[in-house]
Amino acid sequence: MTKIGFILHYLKLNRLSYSLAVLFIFLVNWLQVQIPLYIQRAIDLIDDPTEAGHGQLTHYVTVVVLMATAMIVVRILSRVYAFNPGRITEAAVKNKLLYQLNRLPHSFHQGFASGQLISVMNNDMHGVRLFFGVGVLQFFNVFFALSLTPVWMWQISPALTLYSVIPILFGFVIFRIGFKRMKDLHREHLSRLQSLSKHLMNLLSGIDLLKNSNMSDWAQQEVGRLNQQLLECRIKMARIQTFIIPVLEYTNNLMKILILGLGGYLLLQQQLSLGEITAFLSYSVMLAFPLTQLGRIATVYQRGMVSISRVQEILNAEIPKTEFNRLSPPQLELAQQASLSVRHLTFCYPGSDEPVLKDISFDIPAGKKVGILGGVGSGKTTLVNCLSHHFDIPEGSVYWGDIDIATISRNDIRRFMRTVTQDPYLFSNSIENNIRFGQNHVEITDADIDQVLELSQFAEDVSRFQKGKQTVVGEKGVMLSGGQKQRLSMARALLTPTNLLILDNVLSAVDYETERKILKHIFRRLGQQSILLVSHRVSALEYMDEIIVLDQGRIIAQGSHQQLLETNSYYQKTWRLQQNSKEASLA
Ligand SMILES: Nc1ncnc2c1ncn2[C@@H]1O[C@H](COP(=O)(O)OP(=O)(O)OP(=O)(O)O)[C@@H](O)[C@H]1O
Repeated sequence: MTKIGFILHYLKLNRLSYSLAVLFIFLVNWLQVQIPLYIQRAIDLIDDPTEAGHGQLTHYVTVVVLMATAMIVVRILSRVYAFNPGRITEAAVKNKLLYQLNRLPHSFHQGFASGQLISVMNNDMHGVRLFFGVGVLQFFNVFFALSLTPVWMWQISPALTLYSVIPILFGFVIFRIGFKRMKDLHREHLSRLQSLSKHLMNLLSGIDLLKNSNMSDWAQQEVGRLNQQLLECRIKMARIQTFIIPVLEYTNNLMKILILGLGGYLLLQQQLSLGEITAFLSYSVMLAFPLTQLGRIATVYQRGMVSISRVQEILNAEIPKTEFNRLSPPQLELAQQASLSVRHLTFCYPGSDEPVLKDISFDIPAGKKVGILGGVGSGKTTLVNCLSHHFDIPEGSVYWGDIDIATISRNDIRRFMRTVTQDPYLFSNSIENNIRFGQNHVEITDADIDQVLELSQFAEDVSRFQKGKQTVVGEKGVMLSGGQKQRLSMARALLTPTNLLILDNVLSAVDYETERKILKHIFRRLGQQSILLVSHRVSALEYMDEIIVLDQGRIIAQGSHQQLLETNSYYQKTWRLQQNSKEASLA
């Protein structure tokens, strides 16, 4: 969608509110220019001693009071109808952004840091709200004020109006120069906010490391440097704003001087009445507000345009077509009985020609337990991310039954397989909510929660916490040990059944005995479900139906524990070394 398309779309979305807002803004401005007309007539009647004159004067005063009261009501209504669309648009765009972010592939997130996204969600969305709310209100206010007021002035004295316009033109020239300069500064301002947010996010995520490694001074300097750049940019903007606003005010004062001088002359010449001069001055006062508002409108407009561009960077990013390729109900039904097959999978990370996975082929039949063993950097996590279609994989390399998973929506594929990653992510919420997270669509009882806590060997730890399952685990689970985090994340994964459970090194932080117990419980529950267990520990893989040995992205051996012990030297060596350290740890 183009920027104009975006603006028109949201203007259209709020068309009723905007139509009413424009109507009320017009009425406010119309009432505003009418009032001086009646004041003028009233002043010109002050000297009239007749009864009819008195009657007229009372009538004019009453009209002015009624109009002023009506203006208050109409102004309130105009603000209500003009501000609400800004808020409605902000909420709608935020929802759209979240929808889009949920569907964009991993490659998009690699180029767009979380700090930048947060800046878009806060700073840019604020810009969007101002643009569609206060921006629209001020635009029409200024438009009607600047177009109606001179017409009413013209009706009193065309000559005086023409002279009054000269300072306004001067003000417009100054405004135009400042406007051009501000445009670049707004762009710079938002990009500086983004990089500050990105850096802060990075530093705050590692705040413990910064403190423990005595890196606080370095972090402060880094943030200080970015803050200084932001400050300099803001000072430049403020300089222009503080220059433009007084110039526009000065323009208005110049206009009043002209009116008083020239108007006084015309009064002496009896070409204008005292009432007319008073009305004319009132109009010049009325022009002061829209003139000074021009600077504000420019700021809201420019900031809004830059913010819309940034929001569109996300909204216009292409969601892979496969995300819209959903399985039909019969296909979903059929897929329940399917299993996973990998066929000659070769994978390179974007921007690299060097394959990290080379010609990988294997099957995980329903109800089977398959293990993956491999050294550090051998490609285990990459393989897991390819199987769950977290990474973009070549078509024809991973199948669920006869469905090529590279060609269908990731949402559909994740109905059949669940991955638990090696870095468990926990929310700053209670233990129970961390387990229930994302499962609102199914009924989950307390007994289910207790059962998965038992299965993941976490129940005993939880019973020791003062608030049990309601213990809040802190940001990213900061209150829990590494092993507890892993077991909580396992409990979450076990809550509802799935066809294929992929566990990527998820028990590395628990001891051998706990790991054995957890796996034993999981295996007992499997039934027709299959499991892919990635581990550095041969002891964890011992009970697998089949074990795949990975080395530098290739499968170098495949078989049962016993077969590999007999045939593969790497497996034998790893087994022996781990047996020794296991005995040492138990001793
Ligand atoms: N996002 C990435 N971009 C480029 N290369 C990557 C990326 N992630 C991993 N790699 C590279 O891919 C190779 C395999 O990494 P991978 O994380 O799959 O190994 P692993 O077997 O899971 O290792 P570990 O046991 O340490 O977790 C490594 O050489 C790594 O540097």
